[in-house]
Amino acid sequence: MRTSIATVSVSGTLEQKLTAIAAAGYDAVEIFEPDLLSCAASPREIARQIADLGLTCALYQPFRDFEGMPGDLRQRAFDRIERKFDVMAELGTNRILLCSNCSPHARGERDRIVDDFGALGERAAARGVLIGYEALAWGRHVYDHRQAWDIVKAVDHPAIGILLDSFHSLSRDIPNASLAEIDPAKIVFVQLADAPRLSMDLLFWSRHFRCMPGQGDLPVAGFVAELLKLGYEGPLSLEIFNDRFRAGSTALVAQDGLRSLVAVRDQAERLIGQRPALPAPAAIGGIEFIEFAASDEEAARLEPMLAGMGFAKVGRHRSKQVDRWSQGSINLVVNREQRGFAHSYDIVHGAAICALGLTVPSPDATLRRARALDIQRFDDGARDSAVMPALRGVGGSLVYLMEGAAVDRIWASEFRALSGEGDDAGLGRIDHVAASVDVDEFLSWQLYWTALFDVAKQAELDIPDPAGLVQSRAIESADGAFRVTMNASGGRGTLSSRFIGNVFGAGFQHIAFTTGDIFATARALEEGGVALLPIPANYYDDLVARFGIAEDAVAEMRAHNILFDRDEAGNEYWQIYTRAFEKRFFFEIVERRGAYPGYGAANAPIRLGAQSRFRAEGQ
Ligand SMILES: O=C(O)c1ccc(O)c(O)c1
Ligand SMILES: [Mg+2]
Repeated sequence: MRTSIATVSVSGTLEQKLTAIAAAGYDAVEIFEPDLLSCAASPREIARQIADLGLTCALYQPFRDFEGMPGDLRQRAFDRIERKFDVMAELGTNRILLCSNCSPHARGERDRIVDDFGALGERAAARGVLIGYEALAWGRHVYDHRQAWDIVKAVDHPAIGILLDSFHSLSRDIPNASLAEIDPAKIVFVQLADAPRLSMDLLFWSRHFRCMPGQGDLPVAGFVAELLKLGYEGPLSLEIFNDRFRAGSTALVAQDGLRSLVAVRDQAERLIGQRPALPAPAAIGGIEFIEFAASDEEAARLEPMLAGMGFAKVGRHRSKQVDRWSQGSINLVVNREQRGFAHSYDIVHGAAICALGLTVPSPDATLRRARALDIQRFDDGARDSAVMPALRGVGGSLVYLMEGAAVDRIWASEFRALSGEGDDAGLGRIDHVAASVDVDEFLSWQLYWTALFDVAKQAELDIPDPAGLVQSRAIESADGAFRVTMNASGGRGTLSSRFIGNVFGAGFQHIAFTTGDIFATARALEEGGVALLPIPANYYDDLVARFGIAEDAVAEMRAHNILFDRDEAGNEYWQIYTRAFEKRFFFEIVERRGAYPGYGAANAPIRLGAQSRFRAEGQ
């Protein structure tokens, strides 16, 4: 696959953009005209830079308001495009994007448009140029790739072809199957962009909210699948107009873009049963362990909290200051080593969740997929890296990969059993983990999970925190064995942002465990001396009103600070939260009754409000 990206997709000066695009590993770039016009270097100098960076210039774009112009305006359009052919010769590209006319002067008669393109074809051929006609979704007369294809077919000139852009087609719900009508030899170029489903004006949606394939809601993989079926072999190029990307890290956005291209191509190959080049997205069996980095002092304060929650210290690493705490099928690892990764993590962040251990069918295959997606492997040469390979994950934490079948063997070979006993609090398994990330990296971390693993993103939610809205999205495996929520906020005072500020960076902020009996677990935690998050009385008055729960039942819930939700189908979600450990991370206990699918979003503002009352203490 040849990969390309339009310069408008990333931030920076044109020189910075090209450098980052080359560093990310793309084959080619589309030069977006405003980037060239605002640049001090001549087109020849830009061409030299492109070549020096090992890139090629795949396309110059856009040329506007050409077809169907009356009178003088028609001649002006022809004169204008000749000047662009001159620029293209200097830039070293023979392809130009011509987007459908938006001018109020434009005439829509098909014959007239076909004649204009016939004449343009002669001029373009004389200059060795190929024209790619793109139907802008908001074009005045041509706004659908089926119209553009009808015109290109009628023009029937070797220099006139079609340019497909997934955003324009998918934003108008044009069926992907319609691409099957197009002669692949006539496809001059393909641009890809996704977008979240928003109901707004098409132009505004396109200019501000596009995102990388897989980061939005449009069926971009199906679009690519149709092109592969056709036998299209030209480049796939990203053209992403996005306010955040334009202001964000040039390198990060460029890297994410290439990752999204690799992933969407793989997904498309799988859709049409073509032999995929990459190992399949890994099916996560579960979170086998969660590792905490802590100094001796921090661990001495954390351990009573774990014990109070019913965990027992059941293992000690054979050669390291690392303990294993268990309850139900949950494993928590507390790493107090004075060297190595966890120690570095503790120095930077303080006591923190520094790694997740995931079971996958084949760690080797997952590593190969990660390499293709440019997800970094972590290998410090230590024994851990050989026993369990690790990848860099959210906020520089690690994701260890373990083969499901090898888990017992690994525990037994690495840890000596201790006869630790705990006052079991009824916790069963890890329900989910929640990360707080920088708002500029919100989409990036979603792409990380969805590109590498067999997981799907759920609808994005806006959760009101007293200090601002928090964007939240869950990513889940189909069977619920793996669930992670990503949270980010532009408000500097929200819990999510305070976490990032207080612990010097993104990371996992809370862990939710399951219980089969929320009341018994709440009592066990209280007896264990674990401070629960106090929930206000107003919340419980509302529960009576909303769900018609009896007053005495609600009084019992209130006594234990239990939160409650029930969905339309009658499935229930019962929750309690611990106070945070040293204003860093906290725990949630959940009881799902029936197949409750979410995370108690209705309760999140209550919880955030309760947590914000401890804000003065810096939580
Ligand atoms: O928003 C625009 O004007 C615009 C320009 C060029 C494109 O290729 C496109 O898809 C949109
Ligand atoms: Mg386009």
